[in-house]
Order: sequence, then C-alpha cells, then structure tokens
Amino acid sequence: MSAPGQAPSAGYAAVFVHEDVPTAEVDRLEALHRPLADSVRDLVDATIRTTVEDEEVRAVRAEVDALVARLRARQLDGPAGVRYNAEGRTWSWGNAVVGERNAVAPPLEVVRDPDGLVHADTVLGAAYEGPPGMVHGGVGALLLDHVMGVAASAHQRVTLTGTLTMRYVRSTPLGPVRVEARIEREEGRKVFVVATLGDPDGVTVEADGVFIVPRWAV
Ligand SMILES: CCCCCCCCCCCCCCCC(=O)SCCNC(=O)CCNC(=O)[C@H](O)C(C)(C)COP(=O)(O)OP(=O)(O)OC[C@H]1O[C@@H](n2cnc3c(N)ncnc32)[C@H](O)[C@@H]1OP(=O)(O)O
Repeated sequence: MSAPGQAPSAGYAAVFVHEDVPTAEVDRLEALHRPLADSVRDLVDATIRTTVEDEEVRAVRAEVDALVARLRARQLDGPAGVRYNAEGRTWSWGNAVVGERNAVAPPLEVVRDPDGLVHADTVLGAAYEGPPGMVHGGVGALLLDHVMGVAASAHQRVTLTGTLTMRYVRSTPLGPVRVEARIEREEGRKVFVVATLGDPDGVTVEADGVFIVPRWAV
C-alpha cells in the first residue's frame, strides 16, 4: 500500500501492525496464497452456476467443509489488518477490494500513472451481480471508493473516505470494467477526488468524493 521503501507515518503505525517479516518472505507467502484465493473465487462462481445432481451438491459440500477445517487448523484471530515491515513493504491479506488472500475481493491491480491518474481493470462475474446481468450498484461503489482512496493517498498519506457521491449514468454489464480516479483539488486536510467506472463502451458511473487526512494522521 505504501510506496516501496517508504515507512508508514507514526499515525499509520498506531493503527497498522509492524511485523518483522522480510520482504522476500511476504512475497513468498503472497505467491503461495494468491492462487488459493483464485481457486476459491472459482468455487464461488461454480457454486452459483452448478446444475449437478442433489447428491453431488451434498458430497461437494462435505468436501468443502473438510477443506475449511484443514485451513482452520492454524489461523489468526480477528481481522487480517494491514501489516508492514521495516523495509516499508505493506500487505493486507483481507482487504475487501485488494486483499491478496480474499476470494471475495475481485482481483484488482491498481496502477498509478506518473501524471496522477489511478486506474484499475478487472472482470466482474456472476458473484457481483445486482440487476440481472448487471453489476450490483454497491460493488461499483466499492471499487470506486478503493481506487479513489488510492488516488487521494498519493501513496504518501493516510486518507479516509468522508463523503462519496455516485451518479449511475447507465447500468454496468457484468464483464470487463475499468475504474479511473484522480485528485481534483485539495483544501487543507480535504482531498477532492473525481472518478469513473466504465465498461468497454464508456462511462457507466461518475463519482466524486471528499477524502480526509484524519486528525490523528497529521
Ligand atoms: C505512509 C502512509 C502511506 C499510506 C498509503 C495508503 C494507500 C492505501 C490506499 C487505500 C485506499 C483505501 C480506500 C478505502 C477507504 C475507506 O474505505 S475508509 C473507510 C470509510 N471511512 C471511514 O470510516 C471514515 C470515518 N470517519 C472518520 O474517521 C472521521 O470522521 C474523518 C473522516 C477522518 C474526519 O475526522 P477528523 O480528522 O476529526 O476531521 P475534522 O477535523 O472533523 O474535519 C476536517 C475537515 O474535513 C471535513 N469533514 C469531516 N468529515 C467529513 C465528511 N465525512 N465528509 C466531508 N468532509 C468532512 C470537515 O468539515 C473539516 O473541513 P474544514 O473545516 O477543514 O473545511
């Protein structure tokens, strides 16, 4: 989450957990667990779509329950949180949008261009449906909020969403989507961000938001 080599600020450290794990080990764990999250995403999609016989559904459920028990044999208590090491590497296994181990999160790679535009592409499937064949409005807001937050933070400060306004211009079909966000202006601790969500035919949702550098992070 922070720029490589950049240590989080004191305010950040108060709520985010320092862990003495070398970057190479974090990278190894990420490479190990990402494919598991991908497989679980597949499982979610298959669970929605399957038309197999009742007995097969029951049998699969028993196997899935057994797999869950194996993973729970050793686990962390509470939320995964955001952790960072002395080298400034941060990781957030559970984040709802970009958690590397979170199968609920669409696999979103957020890219920051040198000119300040932040963008992300992903493909939203059956698990993100709202109106038939369309992306759930809350899912669109989720993606926008995250990418706008990344833009507001500029990879150098903590910002929290204060106010988010969305205009749903037309429905977003399930499939490939793109989110784009940039800082419009700043006033003191308030960062005003504008953004869009779109499909290959253009913009489907326009958003603007006020992100606040919290008092405690100054
Ligand atoms: C080294 C580190 C690298 C880090 C690199 C990280 C990169 C990683 C990116 C991750 C991206 C995640 C993106 C998801 C982001 C969430 O999902 S955040 C979760 C959702 N948001 C929240 O939970 C926020 C809850 N609210 C709060 O915590 C507090 O109300 C706030 C928003 C921090 C404000 O509290 P405060 O700091 O005490 O603010 P306060 O002094 O009252 O007001 C300051 C100014 O802001 C205005 N304001 C206050 N609240 C609001 C509001 N809600 N709306 C509009 N304006 C407001 C005030 O009017 C005031 O304006 P001025 O008088 O200065 O003109």
